[in-house]
Amino acid sequence: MQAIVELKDAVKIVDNGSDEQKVILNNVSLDIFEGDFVTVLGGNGAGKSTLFNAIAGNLVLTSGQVFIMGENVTKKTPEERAKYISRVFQDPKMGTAPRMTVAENLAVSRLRGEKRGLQLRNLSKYKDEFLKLTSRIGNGLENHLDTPTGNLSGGQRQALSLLMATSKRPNLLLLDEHTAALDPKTSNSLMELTDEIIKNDKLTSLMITHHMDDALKYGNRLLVMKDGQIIQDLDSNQKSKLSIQDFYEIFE
Ligand SMILES: Nc1ncnc2c1ncn2[C@@H]1O[C@H](COP(=O)(O)OP(=O)(O)OP(=O)(O)O)[C@@H](O)[C@H]1O
Repeated sequence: MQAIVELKDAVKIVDNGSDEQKVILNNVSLDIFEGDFVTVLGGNGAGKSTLFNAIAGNLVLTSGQVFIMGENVTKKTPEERAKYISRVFQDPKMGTAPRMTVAENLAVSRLRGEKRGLQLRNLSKYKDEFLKLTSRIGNGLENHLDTPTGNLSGGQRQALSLLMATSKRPNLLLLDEHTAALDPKTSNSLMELTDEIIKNDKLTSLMITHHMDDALKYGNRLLVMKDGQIIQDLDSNQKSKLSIQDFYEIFE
């Protein structure tokens, strides 16, 4: 099976401000395979975002290597890795351009890597496609194709970010606590949409979450991080036998 991401002995050491060094990624080796939907759990400061940053290139490793689709990207910038990766962040403001309309934002993501200027003028030709796409979500986004995204609710904006991140099938989708800023009901419906898109499009995805129930319910694999290390790597079978109580014990 093709490994989409391989981390080999990844180490990140930082200065913690008082002439001391801190290991924030501690010799992590990890293979993510095609079709994996991996949930990532861990307490505050466990190293979850550091792991994502090491994969996406926002952090230069002290030692070790990162491969994406078999290419050694260890020394590549985030921009160079962007051809493989889409990322959705916690903050609804991060994924969309606020003054552009929903349709314009979708067009930009749809035309990523193509000659945009010319084709953005023909926005109307994509309207039917965008209408169909946004109708899937069930939160009224389809009625707002001409609304600037800055005027949308947080839930609508995160759903739009997710659609944009997945409209051109990425090799790897990174979900960085993308439901954390939403109320429980909106968070649940965004999680259902996320799961549906990942299954339908057979995406490979990593998702950081603080919701233990989501980590149990979704995905085929669960990583638990602590002190910059992966302390558990559980498959569906092992995951299905775990209770919330077991999780508390793992963390302790
Ligand atoms: N550039 C940096 N310089 C110094 N310390 C850093 C840097 N980046 C991260 N850290 C530290 O590394 C540790 C891991 O941080 P990280 O953001 O990966 O944790 P996390 O698991 O994502 O936590 P949270 O759930 O709170 O977002 C923390 O102690 C953090 O303060």
